[in-house]
Amino acid sequence: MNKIYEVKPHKNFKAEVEIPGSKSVANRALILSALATGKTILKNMLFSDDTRYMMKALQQLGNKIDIDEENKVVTIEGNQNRNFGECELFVGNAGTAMRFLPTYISTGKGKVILTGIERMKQRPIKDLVEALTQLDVDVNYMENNGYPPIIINANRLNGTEVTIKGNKSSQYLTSLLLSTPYGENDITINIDGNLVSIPYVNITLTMMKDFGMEIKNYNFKKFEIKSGKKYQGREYSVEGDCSSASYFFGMAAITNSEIKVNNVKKDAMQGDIKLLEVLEKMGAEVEYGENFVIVRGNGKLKGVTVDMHHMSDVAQTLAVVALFAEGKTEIKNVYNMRIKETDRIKAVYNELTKLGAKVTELEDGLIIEPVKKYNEGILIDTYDDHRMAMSFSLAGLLIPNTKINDPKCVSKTFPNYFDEFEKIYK
Ligand SMILES: O=C(O)C1=C[C@@H](OP(=O)(O)O)[C@@H](O)[C@H](O)C1
Ligand SMILES: C=C(OP(=O)(O)O)C(=O)O
Repeated sequence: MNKIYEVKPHKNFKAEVEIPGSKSVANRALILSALATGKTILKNMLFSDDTRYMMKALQQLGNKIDIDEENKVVTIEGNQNRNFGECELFVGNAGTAMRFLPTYISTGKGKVILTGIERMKQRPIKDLVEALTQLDVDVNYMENNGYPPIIINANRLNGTEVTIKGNKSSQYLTSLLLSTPYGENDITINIDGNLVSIPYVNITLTMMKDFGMEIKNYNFKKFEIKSGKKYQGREYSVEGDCSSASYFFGMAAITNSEIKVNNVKKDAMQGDIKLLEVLEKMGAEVEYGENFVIVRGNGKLKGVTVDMHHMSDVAQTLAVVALFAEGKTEIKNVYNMRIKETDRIKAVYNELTKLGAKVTELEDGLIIEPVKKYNEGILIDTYDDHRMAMSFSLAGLLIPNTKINDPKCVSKTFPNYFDEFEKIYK
């Protein structure tokens, strides 16, 4: 793929696209199957940077993984003894791998380093490290306090009670939930303060149940986990990625088009499916099928005010859609967008401003006021953030000569995004 992708303007079309498996579901499924008794066959698997890092890490940790990329199937043998020896795991910028693996590693024995790209080293991990320390895990920072890389001297998970903060990222809690059933003792997890991204914790709990594990949830304030029960290997189909689907939902809404988006469904586990409700409120039409969604735009969208605390991954999609609505859109309560692949609030502010929109950058959100005419021929910077590339591709459909810098950064979660995107011209 070229270093720059030039988007050709297009509207009033009818198209059909396929969404790959969900990164969040795939990387949870990998941890669950690595712990499970017996063999797990994962279908509709996603092959992208984030899942490849997770698979590679689990292979280095001793799991046997057979990869059949053509058929999107991965077969994994659970690893019951988890003697890891000494190794270093590199997970790029995959938050899910960096955060889910430490508790998994803590249930075994060995000396394991977890590291990633420079940006990963700026993404906090302190709340998880402090939680593991309370569970008697020997875990230390190797460079800067509070940030990866970390080193874990694992000698089984011996603690019994932990209090964790969940206001920066839900991935720390998910990490504990997925692997604490393999502690030596029963474990109680207390939540200190507010939890962000709760729908992701729900995905975790649902998937734990799918693999045979029920735990006690006291209204997301406290969880009780019994030791001794095992996940069961099984056949499992990875749900389609609703965050990846959001670009096509938004695209139909702004271009007065009809797009059938296959491999996503209304009752998906992923909270990001709820972006469809926001688009409906703005004026788009949504039709739900068995494993597809059809979105129709009708040329008249209205701006909205929306709290995206629990669906911040689709805030960038909405920010670009907002350019083409009537009236302003306010995206609220998404402070944690600043600690993702890039500072996403700043990145969106910069690029929308280059296009000529009136944008206000808030500490925890954005206000976007559309204008009658946008600047043409703008090169959009993507900050090594897949969601910048995918969401700003929508702008190019209505603003001539918009170009996307470094389009291949979509490989984090949706490597064939631009192939699917080009189906709209056929
Ligand atoms: O658990 C998960 O799979 C994820 C949780 C969210 O992160 P935070 O909990 O850090 O908001 C989300 O942004 C990320 O893309 C995936
Ligand atoms: C925030 C994201 O990823 P990560 O899993 O690295 O946190 C994302 O995919 O938008």
